[in-house]
Amino acid sequence: MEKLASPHHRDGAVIASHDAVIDARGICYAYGAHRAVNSVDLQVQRGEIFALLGTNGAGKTTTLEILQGFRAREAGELKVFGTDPRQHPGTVRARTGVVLQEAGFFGEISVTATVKLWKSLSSRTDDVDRALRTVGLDHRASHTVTSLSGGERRRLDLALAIWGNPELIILDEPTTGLDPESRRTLWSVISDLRGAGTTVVLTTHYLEEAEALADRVAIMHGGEIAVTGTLSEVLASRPSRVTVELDDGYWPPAHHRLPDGVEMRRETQRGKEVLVLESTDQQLALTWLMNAADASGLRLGPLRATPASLEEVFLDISGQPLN
Ligand SMILES: Nc1ncnc2c1ncn2[C@@H]1O[C@H](COP(=O)(O)OP(=O)(O)OP(=O)(O)O)[C@@H](O)[C@H]1O
Repeated sequence: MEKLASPHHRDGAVIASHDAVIDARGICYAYGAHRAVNSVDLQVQRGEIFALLGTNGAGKTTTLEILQGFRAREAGELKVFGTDPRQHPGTVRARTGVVLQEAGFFGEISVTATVKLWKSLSSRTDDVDRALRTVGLDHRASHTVTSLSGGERRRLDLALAIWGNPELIILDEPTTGLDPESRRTLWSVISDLRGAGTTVVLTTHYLEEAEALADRVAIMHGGEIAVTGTLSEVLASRPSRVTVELDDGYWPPAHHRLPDGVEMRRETQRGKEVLVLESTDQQLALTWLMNAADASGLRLGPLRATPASLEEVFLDISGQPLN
């Protein structure tokens, strides 16, 4: 069997493989003078969950609209299932299910009637009961849409998006505004989709959503993709931290010169003085620390090595917290 090329470089840059469902290069879009999407590259591989993270106005929705062919890009190359969605919109839409930020339902008809209405409009075929079961809404089938909770309405959105088992599902903020329990229910539906081989692209304001679901993430800021890769690749793009408790507050003496690329500071954490080393090269920081302690005849106290959190990466890029 042919072995597929890995979609990733070690530095997180993506090599497009022949299994890319979405391959966007240098996508640009402006609303008048406002450049909302600036030279965006995005490759999404078949069967993965890809999360696009960003603060309000980062350009996520505009990017999704371009990917679906709803909005004409001003520059760049785009292939979805190997075709340009602007030139062959029908081909792409037949294979794609979409959940928009705000779905417009008729409130006074039942859940089943809503899905049946969708059935009559869709080019794909499916079974109403299956669609409702998949999203865990079968027990609400006879209820009106207005009687559903926010989480149940999002599940109804999802039931329409998964209608006919599309290969690609695009979800614009599928869980915004939901309580933690409803969010978790939707996460489990979304991860089941991946289990069935569906490719999922979603936008989110919730870091924990990206952490819980995504195989790969991209952080968007000011219309650009600031960083992309697997979660560990993205976290490795920022310094990790080694923290060690110190009995001797004067250690290390000045002659233990720090290597380039390692930063050191002292902090008081829970009443204890600690030394904090930060570096993208954790091994370099640890080796220096061990050697310096050995040379001083010092036994180090409790030590902790932690990668940057997604929140820190995000803050570093955007200068503001995500939510
Ligand atoms: N129809 C429009 N006309 C003018 N400007 C727009 C329009 N739609 C979006 N914008 C602007 O373009 C930028 C990107 O918007 P977009 O909706 O793509 O961001 P987003 O990351 O999806 O934000 P959010 O998380 O709030 O949905 C924002 O500055 C927004 O104000």
